[in-house]
Amino acid sequence: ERLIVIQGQITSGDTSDDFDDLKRYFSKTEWIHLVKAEKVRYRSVRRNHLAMLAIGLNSPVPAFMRKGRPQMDNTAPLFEPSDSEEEDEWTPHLERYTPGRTAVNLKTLYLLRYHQESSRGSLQIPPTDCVCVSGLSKRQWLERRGQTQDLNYQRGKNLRDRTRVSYIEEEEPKDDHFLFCEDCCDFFIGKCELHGAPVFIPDTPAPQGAPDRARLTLPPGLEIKTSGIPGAGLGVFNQGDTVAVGTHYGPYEGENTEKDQAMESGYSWVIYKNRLLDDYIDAKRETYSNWMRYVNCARNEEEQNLVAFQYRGGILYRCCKPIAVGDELLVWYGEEYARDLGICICVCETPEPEDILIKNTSCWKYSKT
Ligand SMILES: C[S@@+](CC[C@H](N)C(=O)[O-])C[C@H]1O[C@@H](n2cnc3c(N)ncnc32)[C@H](O)[C@@H]1O
Repeated sequence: ERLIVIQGQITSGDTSDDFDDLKRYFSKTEWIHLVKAEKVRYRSVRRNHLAMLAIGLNSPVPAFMRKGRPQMDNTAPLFEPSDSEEEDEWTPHLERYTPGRTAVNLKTLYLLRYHQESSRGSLQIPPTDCVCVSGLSKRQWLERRGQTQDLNYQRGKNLRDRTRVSYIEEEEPKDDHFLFCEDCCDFFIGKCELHGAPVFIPDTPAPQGAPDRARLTLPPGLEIKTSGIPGAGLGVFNQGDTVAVGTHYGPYEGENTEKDQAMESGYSWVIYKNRLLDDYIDAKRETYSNWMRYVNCARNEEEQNLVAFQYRGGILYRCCKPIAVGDELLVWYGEEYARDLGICICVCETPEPEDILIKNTSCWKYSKT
């Protein structure tokens, strides 16, 4: 049993902002010498470290995060040699699925898992930003938690602060029990230490099987109308107050279906259950789904204002950019899935003749024809 905390976004590319929380660990010179792959890796290591601390595990501070560490000479890695699985998780091919904020989309999941299974011999992680992969058995995890609690006690913490002794085995946090604070760029369970409890916007209740049920479930302030994306059909728009970053919608509702059917549907998500099992949810039928089926796919990172992620066995959309009145809600499906659905996932400027060759290879532009 491995403890895997997942949450991340499959994006087509990084923006420098993705690395803002890393800059403080490096001098200017060090920073400009880091290549993107290194930044991605440092970010993953930092997140793993923070997530492990957050759940009470004893995680040594990674070398590059230590105050007063020696300056990097551009050859020495800032990681200590380690055979921990945590560091093994990163592989260059993951860079394409740049970790950021989310993702549990159907086809990318399969592609990535296939990739990993075939290259490593077993299923390891979903194609998401893997924040904490402790690699501990449940027994080890509980033992280490116990040690941490004892330490607190020795340091003279108030006895009232001590975790109550329970003879029922503690429930191990599951992969999808974590939420993400967009302000702290960190994961939390329950509520963020700094920003408090997350906001969840419930659906308007509507009976299963009602004609047009999906529309009826629309929360107040949202509206379904023709999408601003040419040819995308209907979409969901905000007609109320600005939706704040960190607002959660969902879960996504639909019918449980088989893999093959889900793969064919433009309304499906996969729900990761365990190494052997996935659930497939298809919102094709309006009578058995909710309004989230109408949310379209962003064409690029700039456009995306919602992040899809798995939480407690369901798919939620979290607002990652303020959604002003009149704005369309747009989630990122993941590159592969978007491509399979024939979605144009970049807005290309008219290329200069000499750029055509390069743009043709680097720009993901697909059409159904
Ligand atoms: C989950 S549905 C979204 C709601 C859909 N627009 C409708 O009217 O029912 C996904 C489908 O919407 C369309 N779609 C979503 N995002 C799109 C985009 N960026 N460009 C073109 N079509 C898109 C595709 O046909 C896709 O299969």
